Amino acid sequence: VTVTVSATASHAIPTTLWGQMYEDISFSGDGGLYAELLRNRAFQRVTPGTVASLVGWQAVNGASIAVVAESEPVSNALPNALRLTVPAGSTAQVGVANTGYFGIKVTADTTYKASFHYRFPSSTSSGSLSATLSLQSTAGRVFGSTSVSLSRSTSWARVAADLTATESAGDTSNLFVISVDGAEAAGETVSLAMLSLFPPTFRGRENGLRIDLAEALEEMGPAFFRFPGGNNLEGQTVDRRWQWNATVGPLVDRPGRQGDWSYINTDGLGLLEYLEWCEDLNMIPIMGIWAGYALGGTSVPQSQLGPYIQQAADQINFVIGDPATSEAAALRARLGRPEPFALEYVEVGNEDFIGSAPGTYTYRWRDIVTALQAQFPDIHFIASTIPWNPVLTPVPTHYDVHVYQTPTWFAQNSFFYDDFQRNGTLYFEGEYAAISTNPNNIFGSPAQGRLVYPTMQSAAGEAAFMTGLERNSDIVFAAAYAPLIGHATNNQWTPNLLAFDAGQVYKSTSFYVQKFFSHNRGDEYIPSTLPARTGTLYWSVVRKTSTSEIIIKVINTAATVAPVTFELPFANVASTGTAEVLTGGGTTSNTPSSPNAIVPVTSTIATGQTFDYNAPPVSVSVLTFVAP
Ligand SMILES: [NH3+][C@H]1C[C@H](O)[C@@H](O)[C@@H]1CO
Repeated sequence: VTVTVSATASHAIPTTLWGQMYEDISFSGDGGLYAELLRNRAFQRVTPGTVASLVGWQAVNGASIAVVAESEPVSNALPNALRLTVPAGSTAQVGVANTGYFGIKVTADTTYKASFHYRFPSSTSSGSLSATLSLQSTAGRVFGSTSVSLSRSTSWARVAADLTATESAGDTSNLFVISVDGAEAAGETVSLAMLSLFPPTFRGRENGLRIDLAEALEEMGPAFFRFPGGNNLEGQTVDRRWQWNATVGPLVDRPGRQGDWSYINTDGLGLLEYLEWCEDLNMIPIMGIWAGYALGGTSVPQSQLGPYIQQAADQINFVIGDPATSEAAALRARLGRPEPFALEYVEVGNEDFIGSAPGTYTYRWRDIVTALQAQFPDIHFIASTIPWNPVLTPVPTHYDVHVYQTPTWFAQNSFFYDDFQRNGTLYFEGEYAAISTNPNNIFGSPAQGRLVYPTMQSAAGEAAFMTGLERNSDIVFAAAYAPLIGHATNNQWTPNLLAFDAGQVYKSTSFYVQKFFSHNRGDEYIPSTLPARTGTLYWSVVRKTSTSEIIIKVINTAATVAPVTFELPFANVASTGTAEVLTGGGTTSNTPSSPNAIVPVTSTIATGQTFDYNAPPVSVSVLTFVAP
């Protein structure tokens, strides 16, 4: 194939083009990106006395433990506590242990921050009781410990201590243990609430993020961050929706909620943490607001939308409002951030093309956007229905389009936006991923063709589709693979861009494709010979003006080498350039047992006004060279 590159750019590429869609799914937040190591740390939303109420916790050396609804709870938001009773006659170290989110990683010379609230509901003895906090293997090997003194007060007290591990654990089957001397505390009962154990966090932020996951997300070079969902914004019922105000302030004041992916969300990773994360990575937020539809199928009647619109206005004011005129902004100031964050995009709901949602989105969109656009004229509101169906007023300026399909579908639909009208509407390809090789059952099980991890074939299909998003980035302003993160085994959705477990992060083939495009976005699109719409070879040409570089992405989805000749109209094309190539067996994935099966390889290639390139079978190549 000969590709003739034109001399002039067709359009500027939006700096927002490649970014991340995030929601707490498959323990991507609690147990994943959010660094809290203790599972069920505050017994939020559990029913006392049930087995589920003790998930993550186990008794040590004969202690009796139970979650109870405290007569005097530690806070209004956290009604439950764990009651630990030391049996009479015990002499060992008696207490309670937490198993973490499917394990706890312990690294030598690392300082962990432990804290918890406690009270002795019926104090019998006076004086204080010494407690030992330790990290140990399930076999009892102690990697680090410290001791704290518990006053026997009947009212709630908080204790915090650093715990340094002096050696690393060989695996992640480890426990965080709180124990007391059985003889000293025989017969006594202590209530424990809002327990927490943090490892070092990304940029050392308090209540922060797990370093290896945060660094992997940073490595991708995202330009935006969509949060808090996705389904997890919506709630199965109206009262289980995500509510911004329940996710800010002291952790003892955050009630948590039953998330939409089967597990309880602590909401320890909340609105302020999301916004600080966006600033840390220089990403623009694309913030979701709840739009009156719960996933169980309930739409708030039009006459009752008022309070939810107000809650959304407060959410936006928490982000950009003036503390002098908005209570929500004044709360932001009290939490240490008087100046506003940057916010340009607000998405109204999520996937309102599902079930009965479109039918009510007509009034939900109208009433929400009419009210909020008047208050926030500089915000772009993004509609989450199928473009133009149903017809909406006010006419949306932005739509969020989602697609989950097969690798072949992505390769053969890279012209999806070429035929869209250029009428000023902009599109957010808010969620896309090749997730199954079975076109007749996209969302089925692995036995039915569902991918557990991205493969080289799925990543190449996505890359082909992304050359189309680049070509059409005059109307596509942002795009994100979804889901972003998922636990390798405890998940509700596969494949994920990043998989992880308590020990490490696994970067997929699709992750490297996202990284390739984000780091090589360029700032203007250079038209060239169009690829065959349903062929197996795709390309896109961009210019990075700051370095006078031409960047050509070449995607070969075929199992045979694809020779390409590029003809450039530029005078001084460098004679050599670099090629970053991701290639491998079509069905090969990076997995926990083969985490680096397919990784990018960089080499030098011959370039020039006319040059040949042989795209390897099933490959994604990024060719970069100077052409001033
Ligand atoms: N069903 C997908 C669509 C929804 O928005 C996400 O929560 C899900 C996983 O990315």
